[in-house]
Amino acid sequence: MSEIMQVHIDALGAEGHGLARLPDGAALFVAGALPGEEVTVLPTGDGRARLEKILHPSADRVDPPCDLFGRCGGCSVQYMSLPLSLRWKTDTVLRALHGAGYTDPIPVTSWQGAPLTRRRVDLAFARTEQGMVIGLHRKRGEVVDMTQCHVLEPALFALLPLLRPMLHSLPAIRRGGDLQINMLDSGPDLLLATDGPLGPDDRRILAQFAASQRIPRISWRPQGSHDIPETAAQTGGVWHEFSGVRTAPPPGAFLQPSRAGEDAIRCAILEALPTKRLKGDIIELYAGCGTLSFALAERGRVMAHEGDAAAFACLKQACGGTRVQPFHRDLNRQPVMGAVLAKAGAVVLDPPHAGAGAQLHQITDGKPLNVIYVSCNPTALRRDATALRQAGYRLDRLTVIDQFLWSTEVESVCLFTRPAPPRRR
Ligand SMILES: C[S@@+](CC[C@H](N)C(=O)[O-])C[C@H]1O[C@@H](n2cnc3c(N)ncnc32)[C@H](O)[C@@H]1O
Repeated sequence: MSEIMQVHIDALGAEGHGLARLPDGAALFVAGALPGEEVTVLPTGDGRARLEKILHPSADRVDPPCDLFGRCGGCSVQYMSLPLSLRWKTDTVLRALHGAGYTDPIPVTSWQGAPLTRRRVDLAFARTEQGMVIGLHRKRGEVVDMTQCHVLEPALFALLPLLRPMLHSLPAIRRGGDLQINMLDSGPDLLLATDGPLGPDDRRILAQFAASQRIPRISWRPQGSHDIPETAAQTGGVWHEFSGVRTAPPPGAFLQPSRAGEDAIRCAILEALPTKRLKGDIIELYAGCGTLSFALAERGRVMAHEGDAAAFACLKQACGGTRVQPFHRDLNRQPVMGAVLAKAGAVVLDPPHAGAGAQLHQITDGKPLNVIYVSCNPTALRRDATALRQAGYRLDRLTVIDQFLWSTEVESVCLFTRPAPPRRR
């Protein structure tokens, strides 16, 4: 049977858990502990231990600002100072790149967002005897009512007290459902999913709510379905600008979580692009609704590829009169081929969490001179960066972006370059 023991915390692991080294060299992960701390723990097996007591706290330990911390299913490291959080996330990305074989020092820039700036959220709601509760999706299913939040934009959070009674009055909700909210330039865009069918009374209630709260659109689909949502209420146009270009995002569109984070990613990409005139087009992969495409178009012609039909339709509609040419393409099944990529001035890719898969093989085949890789997953980055290094790419610069405050999520923008082949005489 395990006994309580005293350990020193040396570092943080990828999940934000404190890492202690036992006398035999084995690693012990302690949730809630910070580097430099002396703590007592109870080992629970699998190399993990429960934090019992903090004997000497770190200077980077802070009081979690939110009363719901540890319960709502959101923030996991609010006891960690924000400067430490940024150092830890930067180290996590650097470790992934070291693991890929990039061990030489490179210029690293780190950027961190501010609290109260998150403009999109995916919520769950549940009918209870006390009324409707709205909160985050939790692993065990129950919903903790989000009575405060230090992450969401105040205008988004202010919708919750209005939504509770409205949702409670909807006959379409038996036990619960899901609600995605995107704060677009045109106002909040709501995508509702309920566990019962939407009837005329529901539509009337939603229309009244949209009109009274100036919500341009509320869309609906059955809970658990991936069908194209139908419009349940519409009071005005739905639009959002990317780099001054007006787009019409579909319900539940992918958006970077904060405006400032989106700008930081855009700036990091533009800074990574060669300052000299590009010799070929910019090939953009995983373009979404055009978040980055129109900024890239300031530097050249952009061939923007996106696999999701609704996002592609949004991108296509916005491209008129710009230097962006959109392509609808599933890049796993039908990657852009190496021979095409070889002629690109730069390839910019922002793949989903799993990484670039089959598309990456074509990049390493085609060997374009400049590859700018936007990653939201250090594990996938490590794998894809390994393939790039093996194909002869150098890692020139890195920007680490922390826009998911107090969570383990981290994004990064890497510039990989390949020496130009010698000119033939
Ligand atoms: C991380 S998002 C980035 C979107 C955009 N660059 C942005 O910043 O808003 C990844 C994008 O890849 C698209 N995607 C996912 N799998 C894909 C695939 N197999 N082929 C093409 N696009 C895909 C998603 O629809 C999504 O728009």
